[in-house]
Amino acid sequence: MVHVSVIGCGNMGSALIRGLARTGTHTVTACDVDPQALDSVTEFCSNTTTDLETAAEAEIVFVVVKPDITGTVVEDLDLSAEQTLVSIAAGVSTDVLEARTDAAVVRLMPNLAAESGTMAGAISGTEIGEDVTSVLEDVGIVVEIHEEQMDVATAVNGSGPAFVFYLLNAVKQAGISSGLDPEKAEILAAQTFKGAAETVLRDERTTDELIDAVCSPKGTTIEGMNVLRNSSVEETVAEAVAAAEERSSELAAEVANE
Ligand SMILES: NC(=O)C1=CN([C@@H]2O[C@H](COP(=O)(O)OP(=O)(O)OC[C@H]3O[C@@H](n4cnc5c(N)ncnc54)[C@H](OP(=O)(O)O)[C@@H]3O)[C@@H](O)[C@H]2O)C=CC1
Ligand SMILES: O=C(O)[C@@H]1CCC=N1
Repeated sequence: MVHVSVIGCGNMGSALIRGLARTGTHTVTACDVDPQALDSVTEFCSNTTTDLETAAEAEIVFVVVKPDITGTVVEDLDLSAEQTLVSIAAGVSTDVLEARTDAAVVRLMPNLAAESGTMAGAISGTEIGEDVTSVLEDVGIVVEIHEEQMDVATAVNGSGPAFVFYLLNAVKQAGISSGLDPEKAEILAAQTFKGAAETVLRDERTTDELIDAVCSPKGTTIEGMNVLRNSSVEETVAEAVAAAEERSSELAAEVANE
């Protein structure tokens, strides 16, 4: 059992808290300046507080506030070398964090799926303890990357769920336009994305081989694939990822210049 605190219980912090609650194996202190944010997570954690000093008592301290205030919060926490600080802020570098804390610093780019235990998380740091990895694996899958790759990870798996929600909705709306009931269209589209993602994670075939497996000779899928392959969808998706990556590096520059 590890004592974890989560500072900032908004969209991402609350997803993390709810995800950790599913395992029931950790002591989780939730901290936020907003009592309403704390009310929404009370049933999923061991205790709630508005006091940073109380949150600073945990072995692993997750800072899940906006990038522009992350540095100040980290400084105010005054953690010791025996503790681990996990920063989730897009664009806030390890250098900026290490200058403000004695704790071991780990950067994490999580995503909202932590809530259901299916997060894709990217971590970087020089001292990533087994306790940190184990807590993160309780809410999903984590891969270690170099810090220079954090901006692109922010785009791929941090912002990624929004891109997938958008694409999923496009499939759902197309189904509705052709007569499916909205609720049923949502179930069919969402379960299809979920199943396809599970297949990619579990199957050794490449995505091209999997596409071929769906395309029956002279069947339906190849007609749709021809439309996609003759479109600019692939370039547009790449542009969306690049725009998010670019913004992450801009945030890094803004925070470093503060
Ligand atoms: N949303 C996402 O999917 C993801 C977000 N992130 C990162 O997570 C961080 C938080 O994002 P998100 O959850 O979306 O933001 P939110 O605004 O939803 O949540 C931030 C929370 O922190 C609170 N807060 C502000 N100042 C303090 C403080 N000094 N002490 C304690 N709590 C405080 C805010 O209260 P108030 O509103 O009153 O200011 C708010 O409840 C960002 O750095 C972002 O880059 C990373 C990956 C995914
Ligand atoms: O949009 C953002 O800035 C945050 C970081 C990744 C996902 N949400």
